Amino acid sequence: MSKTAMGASQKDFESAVNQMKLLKKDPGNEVKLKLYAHYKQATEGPCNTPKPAVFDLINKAKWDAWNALGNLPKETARQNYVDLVSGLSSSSDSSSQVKPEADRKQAGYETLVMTSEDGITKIMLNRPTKMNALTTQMYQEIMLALEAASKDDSTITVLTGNGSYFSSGNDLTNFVISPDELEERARRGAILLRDFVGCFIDFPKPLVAVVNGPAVGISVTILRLFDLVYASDRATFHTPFSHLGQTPEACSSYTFPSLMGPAKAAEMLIFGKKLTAAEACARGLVTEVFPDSTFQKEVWTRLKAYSKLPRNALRISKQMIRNHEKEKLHAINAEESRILQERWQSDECMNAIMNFLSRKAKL
Ligand SMILES: CCCC/C=C/CC(=O)SCCNC(=O)CCNC(=O)[C@H](O)C(C)(C)COP(=O)(O)OP(=O)(O)OC[C@H]1O[C@@H](n2cnc3c(N)ncnc32)[C@H](O)[C@@H]1OP(=O)(O)O
Repeated sequence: MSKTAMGASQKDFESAVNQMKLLKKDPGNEVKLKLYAHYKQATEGPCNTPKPAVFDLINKAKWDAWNALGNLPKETARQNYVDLVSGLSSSSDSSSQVKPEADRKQAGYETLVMTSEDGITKIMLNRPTKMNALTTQMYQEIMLALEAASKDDSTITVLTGNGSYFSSGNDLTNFVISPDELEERARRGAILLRDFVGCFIDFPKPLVAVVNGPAVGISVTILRLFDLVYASDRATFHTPFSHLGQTPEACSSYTFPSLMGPAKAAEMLIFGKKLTAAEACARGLVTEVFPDSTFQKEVWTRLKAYSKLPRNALRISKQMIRNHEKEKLHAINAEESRILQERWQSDECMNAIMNFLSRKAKL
């Protein structure tokens, strides 16, 4: 849809509204909120309704998005809406042709960049403007990427982040849902979490985390399931579960106490103490810390040398180290996921998410 000097016409706008109804792929909560806000602004002007109650999560998120547009002129909102829909339609057109499964696994990642060279498969989290917060789609794509990496001919698999963060953990907008959806979404979330963590427990090759910046939540707890964790000295390690009304995941309720002792684990997992990279290294969670200025160069030089070692020997040694605990880890993972399913439906958790979304709380 082309722009005119006057912006989108009413006809362009109406046609975009109709196009939205035909969209086959769910564009995700973030985009839906933006569309809603611009639609309301284009049709009614600045937000003019009372702020919904704090527990009315979905209407509160919609209201916030509309209210955030302030006095944006109706014409600009109309144009923005048309542009947003046009972007969505073209991306869904190109993905509507069914591609062979193998192709999709190689090239079809929307939230990751996956590359393979010098015997190393690199999976890079790629939502730098959102600090690589993990959406449902991202968990699913990481599982697909791990599955592909486990079968390719690389020796080592690396997970890292694009931009300033390794990852800010679970994307809290995953929780922007209406109260009547809560139970079902919590159930599905628990299955997703169990399957996601299960992929790391079972991953058959050496797995390396290149922690390029701060890590929060599940992007910290999952690290104990990696074989090497290299961190920039800019990285921090933060597990603010209690602040969020939540509980530990990724087997950390077992792996952290066994790694650093129950007292140090409690400081992180119960009280949410944020560690520096040096502290995380002293507690055994990180293998080695590098100065940020030389981090990428030093780490990749090291990994390229390791990737030339005999592939099968590396894989078998990894499995020998990990196999003792596998069954136990799967049982712990299932139990942690079950407990979180309950937590996600609690008022404590709801309030914490609302506080973040309304920008009252930041870690
Ligand atoms: C189904 C499996 C479930 C597994 C469960 C796992 C549990 C966890 O992982 S708990 C950890 C959850 N994470 C958080 O609580 C972090 C929340 N984020 C923050 O506190 C801050 O954003 C930050 C300290 C990470 C960074 O602060 P900074 O001031 O540098 O940047 P911001 O302006 O806040 O962020 C930029 C941009 O990114 C969005 N964003 C960042 N993190 C998240 C997140 N976890 N969920 C959703 N969105 C996030 C932030 O809203 C900003 O977006 P806008 O530019 O659109 O405002």
